[in-house]
Amino acid sequence: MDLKATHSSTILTDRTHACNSRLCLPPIVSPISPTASAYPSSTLYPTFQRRKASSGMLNESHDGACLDAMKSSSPPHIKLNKDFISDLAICKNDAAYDAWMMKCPSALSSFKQITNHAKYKKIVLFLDYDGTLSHIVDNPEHAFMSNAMRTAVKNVAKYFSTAIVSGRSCHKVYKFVKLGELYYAGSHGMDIMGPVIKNESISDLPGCTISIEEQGNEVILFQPAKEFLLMINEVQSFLKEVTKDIEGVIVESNKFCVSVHYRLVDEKDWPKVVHCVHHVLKDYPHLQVTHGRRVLEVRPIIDWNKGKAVEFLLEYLGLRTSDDVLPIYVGDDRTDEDAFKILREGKCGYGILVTSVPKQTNAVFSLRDPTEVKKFLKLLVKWKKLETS
Ligand SMILES: O=P(O)(O)OC[C@H]1O[C@H](O[C@H]2O[C@H](CO)[C@@H](O)[C@H](O)[C@H]2O)[C@H](O)[C@@H](O)[C@@H]1O
Repeated sequence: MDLKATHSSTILTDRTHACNSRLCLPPIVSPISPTASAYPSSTLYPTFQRRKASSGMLNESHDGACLDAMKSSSPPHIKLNKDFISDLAICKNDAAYDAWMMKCPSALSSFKQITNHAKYKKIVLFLDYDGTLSHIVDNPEHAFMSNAMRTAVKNVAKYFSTAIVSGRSCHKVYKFVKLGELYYAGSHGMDIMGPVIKNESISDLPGCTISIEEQGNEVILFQPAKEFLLMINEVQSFLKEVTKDIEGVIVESNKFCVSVHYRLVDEKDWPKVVHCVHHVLKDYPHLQVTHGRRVLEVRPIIDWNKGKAVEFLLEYLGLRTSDDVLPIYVGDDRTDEDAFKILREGKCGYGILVTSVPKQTNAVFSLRDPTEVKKFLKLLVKWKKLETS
């Protein structure tokens, strides 16, 4: 990876506020390895997550609950066939979206409000990848980002500290984004890497190390689920094996998580997918399943998620306790809700949900699709240029 502390380093080194609060790391469910106890528990994050059913209890009712979640998160596709869709259906959808937008207005039409609030503040941008910077496609390997989007992200990172926060592994998402000046929080925040802030001591951040990446540049590395790596690799092999006869299943490795995609699986076979995943996981009480967009994500049960990754990066940048910082998080997925929630509850920033259908969310604003995300990023640059000219 070519993670250089280039453009953004001027901003990143501009630390006006010291970190007052110490960063708290995720307590592990139980000591499964000698290194687990290296992570201190904290009063800020006192609880760890537990799998809903206890170990060995992943039975049929569990399969059913999981299936219901899959169905409810996968509204039937509206085929773009003029003969098929009635104008009435379109109007109905638009009306529902318009009504929802009253609660979660467009970040484009509310741009003035956002920038009024951002005046004299440092914006820190957190961008999800799939469905936010790239359109959702059938094959996860083909979720390329357009050059225009890459330019928009590159430009915005010249003015604001910018991080990509993704369910994909850090390495994989970097291969799509290809911008060395950004921070990357892969594996749902469990695989953090980015430019080293010069003069910055990382000794206040337990578990954070400096490493040399492929191109020979120094990077910070924070991997709170490191001790799960072997387990995750093992589970991935089992998942591949047990699902190999289900047409359409893609098992994708994301370093500290495994994604089991069912986008291309016939709906009648979804119960088989669920059953296979639960069958494998019954022997792994330290792993859990979460739901994404037509994907089941297998990940360690630790108190760490995209929201925690946002807090970690703000702390690393020396901005966590600042009053003059405005974090903005743009994402489309259920896993992004953890970050939206942190910002909403802390009243310290804005979550922007990317969606073209009404959804329950902790985000404050919305954008319809990656095209609107690009517009928003361009507007931010334009505004910042005017503000500083
Ligand atoms: O946090 P994200 O960056 O949004 O990553 C979440 C998952 O995204 C990818 O899957 C999703 O996008 C695919 C490509 O468009 C699509 O085929 C799939 O159905 C979606 O779920 C990625 O492949 C997963 O590994 C990520 O966890």
